[in-house]
Amino acid sequence: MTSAIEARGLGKRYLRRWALQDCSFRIPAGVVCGLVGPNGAGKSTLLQLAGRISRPTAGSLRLLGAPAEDLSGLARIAYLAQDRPLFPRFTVEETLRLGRELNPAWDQRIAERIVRSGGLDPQACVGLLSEGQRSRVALALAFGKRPDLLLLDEPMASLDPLAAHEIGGLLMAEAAEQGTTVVMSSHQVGDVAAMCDYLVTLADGRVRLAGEIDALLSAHRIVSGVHLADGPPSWLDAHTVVETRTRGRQLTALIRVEGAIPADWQAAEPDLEEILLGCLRSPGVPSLFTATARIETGIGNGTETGIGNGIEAEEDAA
Ligand SMILES: Nc1ncnc2c1ncn2[C@@H]1O[C@H](COP(=O)(O)OP(=O)(O)OP(=O)(O)O)[C@@H](O)[C@H]1O
Repeated sequence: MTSAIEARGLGKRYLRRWALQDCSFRIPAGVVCGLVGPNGAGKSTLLQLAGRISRPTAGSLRLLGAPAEDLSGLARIAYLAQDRPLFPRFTVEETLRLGRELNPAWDQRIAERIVRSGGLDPQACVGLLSEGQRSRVALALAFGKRPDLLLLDEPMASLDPLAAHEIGGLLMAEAAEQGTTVVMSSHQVGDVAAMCDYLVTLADGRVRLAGEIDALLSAHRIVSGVHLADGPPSWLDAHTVVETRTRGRQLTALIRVEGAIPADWQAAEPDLEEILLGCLRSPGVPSLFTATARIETGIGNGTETGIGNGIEAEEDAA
């Protein structure tokens, strides 16, 4: 399996604070990966490291099979920063011309299509555009580069719903037709569920969930049933319990299935939002990696568990 991103013990410290710590994971080539987590979790920091805007304080990072320090592959990676840095005095047309002159694989057709479908005047000055319009120009630059790895920091944040839908469609089409790997941070779980097939969740600078969204979903169940005794039922001990809720005699739990579920309990597959919220509300629950996301390093993310392809649970790898 080819990796688009491979992090081993990756860390980034700003002054005394670690924005990312002990991150070890893999994102396979060709996926559309959502990067999610609370404010300050380290999403932009990770994208900046992958975009070669900053350097790691610890660990190593490989991009498209080469060490991140190797700048020869720069043309294969496009990074869209959260603040959309563009030359404000350039017109839209001049901005695209700059993209064309700087990038050997430049695709004028796709860049123009993105700009045109937003109704932008090619002669408009970038500095006078609205935030959403500037986002569109920045996206046109990123797509026009025709990268193998597209790193997008909250690409939909300032786009109207119609524009977000159009750009989302373009993202998925690029990934499908060109094999482009897309890594996009987002706070919109609906966008991630609709567009992404892979997920990396960060919290407090560490990876909490990583892998194919389908596999992460099917590893979990929401179980509910009547429970009369104090405390959770003993059968739950066979599973990793993410969180529980009791209402009267009804107990509901989000679990990672590791054993049998009694027939008199209802079990349903949760949606992505339920897993994310449960995982983020329960920082003590081990991180979860699917087989394709997991990297053996000897440096861990604290306690971890794995799913798929013979990956076994691992305790305290740190
Ligand atoms: N240049 C910097 N100097 C100092 N601290 C920084 C810098 N950039 C980020 N940080 C800190 O690193 C941590 C992670 O920030 P980061 O921007 O990566 O989070 P994020 O997940 O992208 O958040 P958000 O969802 O709010 O955009 C935060 O505590 C932040 O204050």
